Amino acid sequence: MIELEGLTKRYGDKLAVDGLTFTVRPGTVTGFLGPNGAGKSTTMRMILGLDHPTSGDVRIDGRHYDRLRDPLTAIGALLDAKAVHGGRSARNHLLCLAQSNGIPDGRVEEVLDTVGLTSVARKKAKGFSLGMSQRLGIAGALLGDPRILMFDEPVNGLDPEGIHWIRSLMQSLAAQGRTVFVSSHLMSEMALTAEHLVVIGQGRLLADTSMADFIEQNSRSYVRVRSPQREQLLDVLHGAGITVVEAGGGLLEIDGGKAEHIGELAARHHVVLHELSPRQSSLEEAFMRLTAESVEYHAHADPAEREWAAGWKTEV
Ligand SMILES: Nc1ncnc2c1ncn2[C@@H]1O[C@H](COP(=O)(O)OP(=O)(O)OP(=O)(O)O)[C@@H](O)[C@H]1O
Repeated sequence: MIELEGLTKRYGDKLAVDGLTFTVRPGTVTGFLGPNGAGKSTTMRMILGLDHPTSGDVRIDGRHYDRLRDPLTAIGALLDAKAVHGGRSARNHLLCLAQSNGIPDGRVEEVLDTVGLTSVARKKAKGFSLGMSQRLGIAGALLGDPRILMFDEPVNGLDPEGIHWIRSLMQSLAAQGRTVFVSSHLMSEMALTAEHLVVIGQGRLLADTSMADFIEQNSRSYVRVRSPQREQLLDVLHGAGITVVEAGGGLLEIDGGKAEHIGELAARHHVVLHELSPRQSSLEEAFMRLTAESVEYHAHADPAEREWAAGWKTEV
């Protein structure tokens, strides 16, 4: 279990992590989500005692990281796959880690096998692809057979096979009763991997919820309509007691409506439609809406799109 209590980190006048309180529980994969710069890596570094909190507290199975007797047997982490001595072979890298942490040498072959690196164990780590480096980093995290595992953006830069492998590995570790805490900035990826979600934005907690609840609360089905006779269409829809929202770019959206019903209604009143499409909002959209206010740097300068992301749709 990882417990955060008012965890805060300030760099100069930048509040990177702002009073985070939540618990990561065993037996499930907990996704740690937030846009770039939200404070995920800083939080993970504080969990591992690599950064000191400005205030607040974080405990691993009830203890601070620096009070753990054999840290690698309590918590294993992959923070930066490239943070490996490149001149060493994969096997030697793991042997050094094992020996300096009182872990039997025999464990090295086991973890090499688990991550599928046995055949390249003699190769120098500097020649490894990103995917192989990720696997080596994960082998290091698994070395002490810890009850808690933490991975920072483990699927970044991986091919679909690598992503599938990491996803299954995390789920099997959780099924063994371990605590698995994994960060990502992709909601779609987390939806396939995690059972629980912690979402942060600008260092602050935005959601701490089960994935099932998040999906239920955020799966919105709606019909998108576009017509050159917008005003007539609005009259028809309002006349039928249907609520319509403006979605920008001349598009209208009708929550929970049936496309057939709207199409027939428009036809009966001779209103031309240029678009009539049933839609389901994606979890990525729900995540963007949740975090829109807290994104540091907006990729889209278009204010209409920003409003859309923030969920500021107006009824018309
Ligand atoms: N050593 C540091 N000195 C100053 N500012 C820092 C430092 N480390 C992080 N920050 C700032 O703190 C904020 C949080 O950064 P952090 O790397 O924790 O976010 P993140 O959610 O992991 O983002 P990303 O997904 O981009 O890695 C950012 O604004 C970052 O610029």
